[in-house]
Amino acid sequence: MRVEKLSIQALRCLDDVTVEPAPGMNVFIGANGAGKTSLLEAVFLLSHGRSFRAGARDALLQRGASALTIYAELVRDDGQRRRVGLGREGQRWQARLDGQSAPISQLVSECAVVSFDPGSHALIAAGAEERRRFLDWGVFHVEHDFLDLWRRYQRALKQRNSLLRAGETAGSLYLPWERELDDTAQAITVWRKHYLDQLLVLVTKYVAQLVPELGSVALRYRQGWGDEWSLGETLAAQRYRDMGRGHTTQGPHRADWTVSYEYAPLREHLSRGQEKLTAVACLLAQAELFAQHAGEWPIVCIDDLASELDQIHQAGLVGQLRDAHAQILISGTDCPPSLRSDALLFHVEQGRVSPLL
Ligand SMILES: Nc1ncnc2c1ncn2[C@@H]1O[C@H](COP(=O)(O)OP(=O)(O)OP(=O)(O)O)[C@@H](O)[C@H]1O
Repeated sequence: MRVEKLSIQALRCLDDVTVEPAPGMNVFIGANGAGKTSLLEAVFLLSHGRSFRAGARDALLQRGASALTIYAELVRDDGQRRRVGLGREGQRWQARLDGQSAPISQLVSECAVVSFDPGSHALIAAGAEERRRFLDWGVFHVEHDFLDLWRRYQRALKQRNSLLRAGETAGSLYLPWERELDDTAQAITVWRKHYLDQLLVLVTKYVAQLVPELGSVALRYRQGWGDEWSLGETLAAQRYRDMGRGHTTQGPHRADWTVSYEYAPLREHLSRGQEKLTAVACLLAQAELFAQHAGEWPIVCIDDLASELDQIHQAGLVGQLRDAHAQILISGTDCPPSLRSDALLFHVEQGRVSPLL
């Protein structure tokens, strides 16, 4: 999958930009604050409906502008074309697919982007939410019924939380929602575990190349409630406690997964660089697993490559992606030496982007 044309209006400092990236390697070079990250952020927004940067969605809209739009022409490896767009006017976000309004989830299913950026080590170092998002993005692209199941779970969760907040004590009011939570939680857990099993095969391959000093790797899933009872039984037993907290404290919305190594069993054993390389291994594994199912690689964005990895690991990562024939969008203040021969270079300056000939 690749972006053939990308147009952006009023996203941060990008006032009105159109870029036609090459099918392979593309490098966006510019000074700090020029708008390089914002360009990759636009591509990521199309594929996730949110930014990879922390912070308010409001900050995406250019100061003083009333609307922002991102539009891309995507080409699949089999030649199929899709026109995808995402816009915000006032407080409303709207997605478009081939000229028609579409739910954002449909946009996300059409446009697959994997991103490595300065925040990516959060996948290893930060809280469970980041890891659940990563996991669910992967499952969503592999198991097409996952979104419906997840929505059913969320709907039942919302109902149970309303009862808890209202201080309802009648068990009969909770039962239908707890049954629904139990049913959907089991299926969500099976799919997530199955996805992690498949991911592990590829993570093992990439960590052997990127951090061989850490030995073998394991991925452990924690389902979000104890193993000895079903979720339905757990929730029934927890009602009074949950009422005190005002929300449901157990279930797959509290799940987590962790990476541990033979010679670094705890996350605290990893250096910052090893956290980043572990995140790279997970992201590459996710991209390759996507390719195994979809028959093509996702678009890969790498923000600020040079400041994230040393030159040996940069060359290793770029080599892997080059072999995969993925479309790659890289940003940096300079072009890494390993890319000088075959990348299409763009210059980004004060929110303007032009090809470097
Ligand atoms: N809502 C906004 N409206 C206008 N400008 C904004 C807005 N949000 C951020 N900016 C500006 O947009 C510019 C682009 O930032 P961006 O992070 O894309 O730059 P960059 O080239 O990746 O920089 P660095 O190399 O420092 O990471 C910055 O100068 C920032 O101050």
